[in-house]
Amino acid sequence: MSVESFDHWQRHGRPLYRADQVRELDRRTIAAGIEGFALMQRAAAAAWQSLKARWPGVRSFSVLCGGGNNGGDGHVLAAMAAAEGLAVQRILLKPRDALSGDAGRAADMATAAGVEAVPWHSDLVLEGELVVDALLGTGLGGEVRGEAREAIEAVNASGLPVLAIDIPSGLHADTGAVLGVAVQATRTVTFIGDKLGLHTGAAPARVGEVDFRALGVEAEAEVDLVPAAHLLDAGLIAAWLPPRPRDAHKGDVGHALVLGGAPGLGGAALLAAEACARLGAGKVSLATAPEHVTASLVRRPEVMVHGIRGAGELDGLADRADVLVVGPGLGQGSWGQGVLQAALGAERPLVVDADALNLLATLFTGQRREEWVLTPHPGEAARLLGLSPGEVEADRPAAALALQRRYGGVVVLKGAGSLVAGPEGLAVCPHGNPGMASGGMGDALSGILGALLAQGLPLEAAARLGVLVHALAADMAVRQGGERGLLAGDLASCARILVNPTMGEDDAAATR
Ligand SMILES: NC(=O)C1=CN([C@@H]2O[C@H](COP(=O)(O)OP(=O)(O)OC[C@H]3O[C@@H](n4cnc5c(N)ncnc54)[C@H](O)[C@@H]3O)[C@@H](O)[C@H]2O)[C@@H](O)CC1
Ligand SMILES: Nc1ncnc2c1ncn2[C@@H]1O[C@H](COP(=O)(O)OP(=O)(O)O)[C@@H](O)[C@H]1O
Ligand SMILES: [K+]
Repeated sequence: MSVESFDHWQRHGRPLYRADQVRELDRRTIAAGIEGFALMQRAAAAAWQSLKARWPGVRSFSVLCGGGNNGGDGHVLAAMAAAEGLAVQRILLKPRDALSGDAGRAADMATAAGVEAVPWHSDLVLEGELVVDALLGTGLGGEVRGEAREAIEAVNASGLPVLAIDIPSGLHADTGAVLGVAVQATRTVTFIGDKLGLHTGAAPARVGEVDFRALGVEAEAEVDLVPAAHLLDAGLIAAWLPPRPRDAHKGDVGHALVLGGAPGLGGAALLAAEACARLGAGKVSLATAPEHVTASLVRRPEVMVHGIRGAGELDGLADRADVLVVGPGLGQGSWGQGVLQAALGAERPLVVDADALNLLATLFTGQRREEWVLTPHPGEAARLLGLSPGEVEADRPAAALALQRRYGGVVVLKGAGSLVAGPEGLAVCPHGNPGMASGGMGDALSGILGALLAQGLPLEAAARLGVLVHALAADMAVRQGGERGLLAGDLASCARILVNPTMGEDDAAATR
């Protein structure tokens, strides 16, 4: 991977950290002369600003304060809001004498400011128009225990909007998994370093809007600290897909071959081929069972459709393509096995999806290459790793990295907060929506990836960009028609707009 392309990624995408790395950022900041309590005050002030920005007319709220520094943030925020005339109630999980350091100092500050405090008990009614969750932050260790569990359940049962401080309590800052129970936030305001665990796994369903506040300390503190991941940013698109040269021809922009659609399984491969064509591959071929040829040609005459009764009829097709997409509708029977065997034998970059992944986990074990993108959903990932889907979901970043180590190349672990693991590390996609929980969405992704590879993008860049464009296209399609009923076939036209980022400017120039 070239230095230039690596720079693109550095410039596009917020760094994400694990809890231990955020603690290191805190430590470095404090070592550089900003006192811990001053940092807590900055955090609380940022949270208070975030609260007012999201709920401008609010007059009253409750703050649940845990026994650590996350609770400390809550005490200071309560004092700040009370000073501006709001009615604030603090609910304390720990008595004052159980608090130490900055958290104790914060509690004293709020008490001195006259902010009401009541100890947590299970019959407590949460007062006010919203709840601030300052129970557990990055210091959470293991499954949520004791009264914290009850308090989290009470927050969720209250039906009130929730501002989570730093991270919804109960969510693991590294993995995005729920440790037993977790707060359902409306907004999460997070400090100093954004956390990987706010963006994948159960997190997208828990965090609400994420409001990242660097607190003005990140620049120096981040030096030499390799982030755990980067958040995929829409700026990547223009960086990687500049307008085509005026004299471009179809031979310059690649030939992708989609292999799939065993007898009885036609649609998936066609969806992949269509997405591939819409994303700008110069030529798209589809090798599928003969029974699907007519329907494919009717739907997409631009695609060169070859009916094959088996891999023996591929007839050099794979050698004439620049990239192969294998898996959509492949099946695991003899047709699919033969076609996968042929694809693995071709010296071409591969996109491997669906049943091709299942075959890699069963009949074609031990495969490893550098020039492929594997796109498992959690079920397929579990088969490839010999784990259960639950084990994959419990630590998605670890699963994505383990797959990449074992199988080489680049691995896309799909699902809310899709992860891309490659030689440059992890990237996380913050876009996409539950409308994508519909058949065929993964097939569209594999076609998109094939198109980007055909156009010459390096493997890891293609994978990151493809995942991003796929999710952004789904978000665009949802803005037009809503989540329920979103179809994979709706994505291609939106994705096309996204991969032509200068189109708006060109249109404007043409009409001037
Ligand atoms: N100086 C700093 O280090 C700063 C820290 N900040 C805040 O401090 C937080 C981190 O503070 P801490 O390290 O004190 O940790 P936390 O406040 O996140 O958690 C520690 C508390 O949680 C309890 N706890 C841990 N695991 C539990 C479990 N499984 N079940 C029930 N209770 C559990 C502990 O007994 C302790 O009371 C950050 O998330 C952020 O909100 C901010 O104020 C910015 C500055
Ligand atoms: N709730 C969601 N939020 C974001 N993305 C989602 C969500 N549900 C599904 N997706 C995305 O949709 C695609 C589904 O792919 P996959 O499970 O392979 O479907 P199929 O096998 O039907 O093609 C993946 O890219 C996944 O990340
Ligand atoms: K919290």
